[in-house]
Amino acid sequence: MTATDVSEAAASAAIPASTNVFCNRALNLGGIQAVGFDMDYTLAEYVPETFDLLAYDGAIEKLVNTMGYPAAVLDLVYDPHAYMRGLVIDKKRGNLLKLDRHKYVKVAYHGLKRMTPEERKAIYATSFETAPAFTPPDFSTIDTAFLLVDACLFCQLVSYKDDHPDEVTKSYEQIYRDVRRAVDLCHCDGVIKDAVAVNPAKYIRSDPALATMLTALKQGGKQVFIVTNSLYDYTDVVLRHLLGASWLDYFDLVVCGARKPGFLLDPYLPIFQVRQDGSLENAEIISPQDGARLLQRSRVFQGGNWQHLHALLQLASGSGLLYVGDHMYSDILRSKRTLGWRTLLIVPELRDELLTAEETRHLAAAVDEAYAERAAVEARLQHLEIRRSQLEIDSEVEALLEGDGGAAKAEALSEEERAELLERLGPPHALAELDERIAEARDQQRVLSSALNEALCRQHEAYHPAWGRLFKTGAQNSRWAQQVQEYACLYTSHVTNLVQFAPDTSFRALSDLMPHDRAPPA
Ligand SMILES: Nc1nc2c(ncn2[C@@H]2O[C@H](COP(=O)(O)O)[C@@H](O)[C@H]2O)c(=O)[nH]1
Ligand SMILES: [Mg+2]
Repeated sequence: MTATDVSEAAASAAIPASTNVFCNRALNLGGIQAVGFDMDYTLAEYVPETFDLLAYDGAIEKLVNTMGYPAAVLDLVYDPHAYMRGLVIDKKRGNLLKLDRHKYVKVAYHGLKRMTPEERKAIYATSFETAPAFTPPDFSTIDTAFLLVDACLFCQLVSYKDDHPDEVTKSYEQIYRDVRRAVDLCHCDGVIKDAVAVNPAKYIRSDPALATMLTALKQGGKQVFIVTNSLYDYTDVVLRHLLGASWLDYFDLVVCGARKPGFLLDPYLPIFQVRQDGSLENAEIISPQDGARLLQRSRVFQGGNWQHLHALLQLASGSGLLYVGDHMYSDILRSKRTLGWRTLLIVPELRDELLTAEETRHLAAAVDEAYAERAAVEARLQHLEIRRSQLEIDSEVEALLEGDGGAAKAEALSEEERAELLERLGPPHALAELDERIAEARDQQRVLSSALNEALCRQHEAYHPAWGRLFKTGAQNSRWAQQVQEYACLYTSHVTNLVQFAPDTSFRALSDLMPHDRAPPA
């Protein structure tokens, strides 16, 4: 089969945007030897209404029963749609922030209370030198859907503390640490995983296209593997639900308990082979030959690092590997930056984002119109202001011509020069008239700016009442959007969208546009 140009493939198959695969950096699937998958929130899409509650309720129970929080905290209610990935937690101040691509804070909440622009700017829009970097340890980014529970609980407890300062005396930062610890424990002590094991269908969305997609990749000559932080017993629960009892047959290699991002960074992490009975055996993998020998015994490993993986896959270079994951930092940023792996980011939110864009075209048109109207007034204002400064200069010349020594200056001008100057100067009231027109234009500019803001707010609220569009802040790309652009070679709403593309597809990036590329021709 010859390489398929994805733009042609997409056009001919009329792939809807909500299931398309988008390309930031050109990628030829034909040159990819191994395709690897993260499991949780990549192969397995969880149902937030049920799955998140396991962590939320479990964490609340720990906060009240073992961490000293008041019993009233048990009455808090989880809202699975209140927060979104890409938001940043300011642990010390008890705030949640949405940043644009310049790290300018565009939306901020203190606990559950939206901050006014004045409050927000007083903290975050200070000088360049004092502006926060929004990095750990004081800040934490919601890089994965698992952390939405932390965000919700943290904001609720911050508000609870503000309303009941005598009941919760801990600092916001300590509250954050307690929430993190409580949720973390739920991932380890069975509160989440035992419940999923009992009834996986309640927590994990089934997708019949998954088996088709994995089979197509294998038939297309790819090695197909998993690197997940989940341990083998839980991986077995999830994949048995998604792919049936013979799920292992879909993969050439499975690495569980990978401890990403450590797996991608630390060359000393040891690897173990998981025997058929689930017990672990130390594995020595130095060369590809070691990898081939071990793979004959079992395809399942635990721990290790990328060097083991490359040896097991007989991979000469990281650029022959495509890794598909949901975690912006652990799956995408680190693997691309450190190892040169090619990356596909799973963004389930993209589906709704695109559908809302479709449904709210009229709001987008209103924003465009508001921009155009304001731009026209601003162009007029600029013209008037230039004219005014010109007139001011001319008035000075006029004063010179008429004042002391003016006669001498005037005499120095030729007849023609003098006539031309006087004509340019206009009537004596020209400056005052211009000032009036400038003031009028400034009023219009103010009115149109607030109309534009309202149009932008209406548009954003259609996506999310509190945080707006995931990929935008105002008219700028959000910090999240910028990270997607920078670190994900490809991105799509769901892993099985890959099924629409042949294994030798060439994904091509759209041409980059600078602002001057968008300017109308001179
Ligand atoms: N100990 C913790 N484990 C966590 C937490 N959040 C998620 N997880 C677990 O990680 C894996 C994710 O697997 P992957 O396939 O996406 O690599 C899964 O088992 C989660 O339960 C946490 O806060 N603490
Ligand atoms: Mg994951």
